[in-house]
Amino acid sequence: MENKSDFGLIGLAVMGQNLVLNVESRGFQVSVYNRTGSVTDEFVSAHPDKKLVGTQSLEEFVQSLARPRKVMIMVKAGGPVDAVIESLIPLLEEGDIIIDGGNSLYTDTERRDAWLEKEGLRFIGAGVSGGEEGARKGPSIMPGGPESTWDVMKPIFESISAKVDGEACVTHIGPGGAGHYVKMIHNGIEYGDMQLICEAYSIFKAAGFTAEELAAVFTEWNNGDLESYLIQITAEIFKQNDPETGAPIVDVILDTAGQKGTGRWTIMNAVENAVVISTINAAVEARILSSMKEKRVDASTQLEGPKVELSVEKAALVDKVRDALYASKIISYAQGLDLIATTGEQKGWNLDLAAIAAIWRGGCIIRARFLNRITDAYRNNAELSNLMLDPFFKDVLNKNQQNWREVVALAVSNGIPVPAFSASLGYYDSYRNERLSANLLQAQRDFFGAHTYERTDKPRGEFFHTDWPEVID
Ligand SMILES: NC(=O)C1=CN([C@@H]2O[C@H](COP(=O)(O)OP(=O)(O)OC[C@H]3O[C@@H](n4cnc5c(N)ncnc54)[C@H](OP(=O)(O)O)[C@@H]3O)[C@@H](O)[C@H]2O)C=CC1
Ligand SMILES: O=C(CO)[C@H](O)[C@H](O)COP(=O)(O)O
Repeated sequence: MENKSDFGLIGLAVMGQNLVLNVESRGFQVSVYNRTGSVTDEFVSAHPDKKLVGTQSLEEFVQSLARPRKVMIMVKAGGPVDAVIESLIPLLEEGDIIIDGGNSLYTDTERRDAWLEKEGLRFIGAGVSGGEEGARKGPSIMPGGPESTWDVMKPIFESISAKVDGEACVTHIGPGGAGHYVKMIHNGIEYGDMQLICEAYSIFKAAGFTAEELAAVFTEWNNGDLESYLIQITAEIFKQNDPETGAPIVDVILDTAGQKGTGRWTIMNAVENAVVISTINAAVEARILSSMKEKRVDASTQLEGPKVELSVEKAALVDKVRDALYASKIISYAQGLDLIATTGEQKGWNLDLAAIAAIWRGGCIIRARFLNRITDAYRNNAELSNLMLDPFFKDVLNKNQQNWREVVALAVSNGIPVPAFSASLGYYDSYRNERLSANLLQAQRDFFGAHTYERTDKPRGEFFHTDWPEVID
């Protein structure tokens, strides 16, 4: 080999292959390695005109790289990442950099960060979003790790990332696991967006919309406030017919959703931090319920619901559902960003919410027009306590809330499950209520456990107890 490569990547599945082609297209020579060697051979020979160096052993791979070596791991999250790192450690030299670009759990990234530091190696845990197309043309990248290591990686990451208004969709998120943490919440928000779209679809389905009509609705929405990658691909999905049956493909796809774990990790983290992310929670649970196909089929013959009667005119329904979707989406982002802010503060990560929203504007699965507004909201007020209270979003919520209620009421009265729409509205109504029913809850706690309560007519922080009567069973 004449020249050493600028960059190396391990793991040539869909993300790895496309990232390699992206990096190479920016003028870098890239060495590649995959556990199954035939994949490497096929990949390199499929691109004879590219500056790629295929290697069949990790020794050969490491030796092919210029120092400090920059090795990106793009393998299945979990054990495989540890296995690859384990094998790399004896081969790398002080100051070399390992980048884990997979969907690793951020606490694993924190552990690996400490482990590699002891080994004299540098480590970046980077969330990468955009799927196959994003990886190839420009993903959104969320790197975490030491600032000094980021400085070394910055030119490559900036050149391969998506660009919006001339700004690269990558920023140094923070130390240690901060990058993978933000990617995890990005995925939680992705779950929320997808579920909300599916709920809009289920209402339209019940109202008798054809796939063609659905394609038209989503295409129209993609020209307005809801413009986003997920709305765009949804419109395309409705246009696609199944070659076998000729039916719309969406009608022949089984209604059981898969999930790889990032959504579940998000809600576990929210519970640990006492942050409400009810929209994302509903989205994760909706996937779980969808996967219980046999139980649902059985229950469908036993549990009754109302007769479906959606008497709303189609055009009016489209407007109402659009407003409900937009309002619910704002709530979902408000919750996700609240979780990021809370954890960031607790971890001392010094996270910049405006910068995070800005790098989600392009390349990633949740890219959307309204992320410009979110970026502005935090640029205008970095201390914003909740996205709902930003002047722009407050206006949208105030304007949309009536239609949002009508859509939830319509769905509930027709037995159409809308757990994410309802959870979002429940959050909105709880958050905006000056007085909730928790006074009664406190009385109950004090009744059975002498847990005490605060009083409306006394300063906060003073606790009282009532001698409740004994209850005779
Ligand atoms: N697919 C997507 O849209 C996105 C995926 N991601 C994340 O990026 C990472 C890569 O994703 P994707 O490209 O889909 O690939 P997969 O998650 O399907 O992983 C497959 C790759 O991992 C390798 N691998 C699995 N186990 C081991 C092991 N024990 N040792 C070494 N290599 C191993 C495989 O090698 P072999 O060929 O030998 O089996 C193959 O190269 C994952 O963490 C994923 O969650 C992030 C964003 C989007
Ligand atoms: O990270 C991603 C996009 O940002 C991946 O597409 C992820 O695999 C999607 O999650 P799931 O498989 O759980 O739906």
